[in-house]
Order: sequence, then structure tokens, then C-alpha cells
Amino acid sequence: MGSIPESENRIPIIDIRDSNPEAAQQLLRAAANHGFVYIDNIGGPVKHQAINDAFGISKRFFALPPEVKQTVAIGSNKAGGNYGWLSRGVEKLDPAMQKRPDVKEAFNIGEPVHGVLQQPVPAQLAAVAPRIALFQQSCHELCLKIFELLAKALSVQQDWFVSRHNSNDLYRPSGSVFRMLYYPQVEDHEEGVDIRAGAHSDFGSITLLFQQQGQPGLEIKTPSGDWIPVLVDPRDPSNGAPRQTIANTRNFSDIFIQAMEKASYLREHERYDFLIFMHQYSQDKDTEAVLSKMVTMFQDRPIILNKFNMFLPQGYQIECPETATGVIEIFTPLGLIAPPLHMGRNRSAVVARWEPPILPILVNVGDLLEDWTGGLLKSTVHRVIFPKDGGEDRYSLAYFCHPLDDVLLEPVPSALVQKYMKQTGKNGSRDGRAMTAKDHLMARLAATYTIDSEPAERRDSPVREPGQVMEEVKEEVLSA
Ligand SMILES: O=C(O)CCC(=O)C(=O)O
Ligand SMILES: [Fe+2]
Repeated sequence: MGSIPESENRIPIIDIRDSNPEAAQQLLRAAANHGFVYIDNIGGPVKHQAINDAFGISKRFFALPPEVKQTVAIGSNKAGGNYGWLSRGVEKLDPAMQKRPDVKEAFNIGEPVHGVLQQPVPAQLAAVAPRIALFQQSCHELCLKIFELLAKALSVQQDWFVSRHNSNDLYRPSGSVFRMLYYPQVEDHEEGVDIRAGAHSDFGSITLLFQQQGQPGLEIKTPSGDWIPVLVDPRDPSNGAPRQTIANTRNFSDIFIQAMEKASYLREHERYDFLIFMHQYSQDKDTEAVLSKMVTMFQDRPIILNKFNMFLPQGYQIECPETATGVIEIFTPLGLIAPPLHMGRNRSAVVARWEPPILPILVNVGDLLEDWTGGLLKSTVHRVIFPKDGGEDRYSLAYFCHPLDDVLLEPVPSALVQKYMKQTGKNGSRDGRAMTAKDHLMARLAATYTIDSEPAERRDSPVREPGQVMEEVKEEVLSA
């Protein structure tokens, strides 16, 4: 069996609820072949509402004045090394390739102990600190669930990974860290020079990554060296790209009209009406007024109404049945529409509140888990690029899950891992000696951050080159 063709390099979405008997196998395959997987987030420990809340907290944090954030800057507090705020210009994830640092800010939050954060947060966020801790806990729980499934698929004891990542009541430290990320919109970024996050792989066992609709940019490096986007919403191929906004309707209305005419959808007088709408849309920017007129005017032209969605900002949506009768559904952010709709005899319309879709959670394998499994599970190089037009602000949240500090990283005692290591000649740790999880992390931090000087700029290039993974051997091992 050959390697995975690029066209099939799709990151799978996996339902890990107990009702899916294939979950463990699917997860193992995805972790081995892609290193990235989406977890369908239904009924899991990380609640949709909590994710939105965490994004809200993150926005509030990054909006604070720099002097406030400086009070909790990395290295400035007793919580120690890796925790706190990293201002823009401090981190460069791929120093060998990058001329300038990543265009981002980050806030690293260490593990809470018994629900309490162990580091200072700005006074403005003191009230929400317990919610941050709860969010971290729910992320950790999801990681444990994933580890249980990986243990099952690798035929090791069910709690093999769990017991190495979870200290139960007795507190034992680990390198797990929750990171809020903010990539500001910048007008002057230089194409091909500036990057939001340089190419890197993550250090730990697994990472949970939360992104937001309309804020794409994450890419992974394929074994052949190409960069391919990781969709924010894999069920929406437009990648939640911001829709054409009012500011740039002009060009798009021309393109739209041409397309409509080519397909003979738009009649002569409709073209005129449509142009008037678009003109008005770009003038007064009143989405609701235009939407209301549009629906009234084109209520018997489903195709036009449905296509008009491409002009509407996020939160607005028309859903019109393809027939000349039936109910037109209109979604707006508040579930209301101000100017009245005048519907004919065969048509009616309902207005409802637009709900953002529940996105799956992206999970990726880190270097430690790759080493621990002798390379069977794959730590994939990724980066965050600017959208073509400089884009809007981008926020993301990452939960980096690490084993407990004192865990010895002996190869996972799985027949699959052993078989893979035998066939590839790997031994599970780079120098053949088992080290503790803490040593592993320290080695990576030392290699990538300047110790004891202010800016935590990463030094050498920790980037693992893809393409060395032995896809065929992997396939053979996993199919056996
Ligand atoms: O912001 C993102 O989407 C990715 C961030 C990331 O890869 C990291 O912080 O390790
Ligand atoms: Fe990363």
C-alpha cells in the first residue's frame, strides 16, 4: 500500500462519543497519518458556551493597555518561566527562516491547582480567573478521553496515558499550558516576510486548538513539503472566510450580475433593481433595510435570493426554498428585521436568530508523543499565515497537554509501536535514553528560548522536517 495521495490529505472529523465503536481506530489512524484530527464537539467536556466565553475573556485581556499586560509579562512573575504575557515581537517560532518575529501576542496560563490559577492575572480579569481554570480543566478532561481511546487502539492498559497525565487529588506538576493567542490586524505586513506564527511543531503530547469562524490562517506542511490550509470549519469549505463586506460590494456586484446573466437568471429589469440595491447597500450600509427590500422584491426568484447571501455579512442569511412557494427563512444576529417584509399570496417569511455553528475541536500530536511512540504518531509542522488582504484580528486558544513532570518517557509498550520502531530502526527517544517529561520539555525550551534574558526568542530551528515519516511502514503496521 502506498502513501496517502495529497488530494486525500483531508483531516478527518471523528465522533469520539461511546456510541461510535470505531472512534479509537479512527483516532489512531488520523494521529498516525495526519497528526491532526477534528473532534466532533457534541456532548463532550468542553462546552460550546465555555469556548465562546474563553474567547471573550481573551479579547478582554488583549484589549488591555500594554502597561497593564506588562505587569503579568512572561518572566516578570513568580509563576516562573513559561507563564505570562508575551508582547508582540517576543517570539519567533521559526528563527532559521524568519527575518522578523511572529506578528502576535500570547498569554500563557499554567495549570490551576484545585481550581485556582497559580499566577497573577490583571485585576480587570480577576473575576473571571475561576472560569479560565474551569475551561482548562475541561480541556484536560477532553485530552484524557482522547488518551483513553489511543490506549485502546494501541492495545495498552486503558489508563496507560491517563495515569501519566493526570495526578488526581495529589497535585503533581506538569508542563500543561493554556495559551490565548492574538494576531492583530496589521496594514503594513510584508508579503512573504511577516508571518503570524512561524513554522513549528508543538512540544507536548497533544494540543487542542480552538479557532473562530471567519479567522482562517492555520496551515500544515504535508510530507511533500506543500502547505495546505487547516479549515476553521471543515464542514464549510469557504473556511469561514469573511464574506464580501459592504466596503467591497462594487466589484462583486459586477461579478455577480455577470454570472447571473450568463446563467440567464437575471432579467433585464431585475438587473436594474439589483444594481440599485447594491448601490444602496454600499451607500447606507444598512444590511437589514437592503435585505428586507431584496426579499420583498425577489421573493419569487429563489436563486437570486440564495445567491445574495454572498454579500451579506456574517450573521445574516437568507434561506429560500427553490420553489416559487413556501417559507423564506431569514436569519439575523438578533432574530429581528426592522423594515417590514411585504410577502405575496404564495410566500411567507420568518425571521430567526442566527446561531454560529458549533465547530469541531482541532487536535494535534506534539513532539513528545511522537517520540514516545517511536514516530508512529506524527507531530506535524504548522504555521499561521496572514490572509491575502491583511485580514482582521485573529484570536485562537491552544491547550498544550503535557505528561506529569516526573513521567519517564519509555517507549509506549504497545506491540504496534514496537513493530513500527523495529521496522524503522527508531528507538523512541532521540538519544536512546529515556528521559522524564520535564527533561524533555526543558530540552525543548532551552533549544528554543533564550534562558535568563528578557525576550523569549526561540533560538535554533526546532522545526521537524516532514517527509521522514515512513508512511508505508505505518500503513502496514496499522493494517496488520
Ligand atoms: O493560532 C493558531 O491557530 C495556531 C497556534 C499554534 O500553533 C501554537 O501556538 O502552537
Ligand atoms: Fe502550534
